[in-house]
Amino acid sequence: MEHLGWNIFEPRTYRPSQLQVLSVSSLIILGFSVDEVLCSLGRFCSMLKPSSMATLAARSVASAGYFIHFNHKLLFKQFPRRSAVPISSIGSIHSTHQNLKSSGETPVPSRRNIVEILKERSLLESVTSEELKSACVSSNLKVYCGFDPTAESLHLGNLLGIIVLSWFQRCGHTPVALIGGATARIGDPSGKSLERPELDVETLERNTVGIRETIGRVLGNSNGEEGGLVVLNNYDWWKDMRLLDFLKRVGRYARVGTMMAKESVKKRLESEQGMSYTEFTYQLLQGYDFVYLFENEDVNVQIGGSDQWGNITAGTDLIRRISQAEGAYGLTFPLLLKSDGTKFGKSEDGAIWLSPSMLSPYKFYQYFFSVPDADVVRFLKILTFLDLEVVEEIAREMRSPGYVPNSAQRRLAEEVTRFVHGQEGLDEAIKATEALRPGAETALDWRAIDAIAQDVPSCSFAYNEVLNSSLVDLSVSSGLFETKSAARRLLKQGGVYLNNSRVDSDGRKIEAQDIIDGKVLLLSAGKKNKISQAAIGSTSLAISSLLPEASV
Ligand SMILES: Nc1ncnc2c1ncn2[C@@H]1O[C@H](COP(=O)(O)OP(=O)(O)OP(=O)(O)O)[C@@H](O)[C@H]1O
Ligand SMILES: N[C@@H](Cc1ccc(O)cc1)C(=O)O
Repeated sequence: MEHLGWNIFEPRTYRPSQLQVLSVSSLIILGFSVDEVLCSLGRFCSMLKPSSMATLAARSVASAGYFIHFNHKLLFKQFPRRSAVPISSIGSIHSTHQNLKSSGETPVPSRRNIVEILKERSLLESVTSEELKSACVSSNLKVYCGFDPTAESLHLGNLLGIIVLSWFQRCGHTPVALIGGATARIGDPSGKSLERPELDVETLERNTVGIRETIGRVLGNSNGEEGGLVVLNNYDWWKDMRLLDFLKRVGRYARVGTMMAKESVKKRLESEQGMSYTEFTYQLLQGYDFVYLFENEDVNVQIGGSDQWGNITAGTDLIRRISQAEGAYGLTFPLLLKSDGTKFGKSEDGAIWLSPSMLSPYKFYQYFFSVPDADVVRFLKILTFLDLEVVEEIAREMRSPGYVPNSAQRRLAEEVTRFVHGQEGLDEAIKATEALRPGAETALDWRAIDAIAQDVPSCSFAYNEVLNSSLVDLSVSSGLFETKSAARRLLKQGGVYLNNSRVDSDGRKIEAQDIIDGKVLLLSAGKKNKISQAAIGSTSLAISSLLPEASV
């Protein structure tokens, strides 16, 4: 059977021994990138529902073609050697992230002008040269974005860099994520009014692990491998650089006047505190990173938020002077702002972290579910890969009289959560949302409650303390109500729920079957049953009653 060039074999019709299995790197030596192989698959996948794609996993690579297992079938596609692959035969790039794709994404024709795509999605602020527009169509670019490990997790503002890298990846280019193990020891003065506190080595290492994990999860592939993504750490080339080498190799080419004219320096010099020499050199470190990557890793584009312009142009300048070469480009995107004009960052309260250990997929989902109507279309354009026509359609629906409130937010929350946390994270978030909706008729299992226990007020009791206790007593001892009379009052009004079922009698006792899987139960007060309000600070309360000591 032939599906857009992919042959499908039932398991019984192929013998694994027939495959000459090579590693992913051998495929690249043969001249293909994994993305290029998967992009052809993209056309096939776009016919399938996202849920079925969750099972898609690229497994083995053969010299003559590419094999993947899909829904217990083996798909095979033969690829000619790279020199013989006409660009047009390479279809759309398919996101390698869990190989998932949402149904509203139209496949991006390979080599589509990435600069145009970013522009139409409001993801383009400036480019260092207009030539980038032609270079991105005619050649395979290697594009890097740097992330200093100054926190354990990246945040929503940093997601823009990942999204732009992903757009490059979808257009057939190679993304490189650079972790600033060295630069984080200095601290980027860009956009900062005060010098950053110094971080100790253990913190930096812990942060590096967290950030690497997030980038690999979002831009890597379903096997947990990094696939076409390259991840580097600039500490690797800075740790052995001696001061005299630095002054000779980099300092000699840097003009102090140009360095002083950078926005990040000018602003700081005007301030009372001024700027340390260490911070002043930051632009040279980032600038030389680009030189190093250009010369050693064939990286030819650096991207970053608009506050990175000075550091990025320091790099393109140094490449012209040190490497005496053209063909290195910089591109910046606007900073993501809330509707009140403030920046999404990590210093403010309630940062939107990308790591599930800092912010659960449920809370992440809820954040997007609750964004104001004024922001939702802008976010759909910037933060999702939905076709712009689909976004336009959603915007039209929002203006129409029959619009169901929050439908646009729901779509936004689904798309962004799937991109960042994968289908599993999205499923977890939806399940938790349902479970936490008082009055919802969701069958609860202890895993769902356990997953949300960190997101709602929760407490622990010994199993025997819970079994046979009066619900009214428990709702007070757990802190859900201040007094028994308050509990009884709401109960009479039909506003108290046990495991999402309304409680009718104030004599109700907790029975063994109420303790889900012998471990947990969920109490809710009030029927604030709008999903958006089931967010952080909901009135639901998970109570565990694990034997012999409970803990949630
Ligand atoms: N809101 C944002 N929109 C787009 N890019 C951002 C945003 N916030 C940060 N970035 C990008 O991520 C890089 C790293 O962010 P950085 O650690 O310097 O600051 P931050 O996380 O915003 O911290 P803070 O909250 O302390 O200002 C920035 O230089 C910028 O390019
Ligand atoms: N300066 C960037 C991080 C970065 C570090 C090194 C680079 O080469 C590039 C970017 C930031 O503040 O997040």
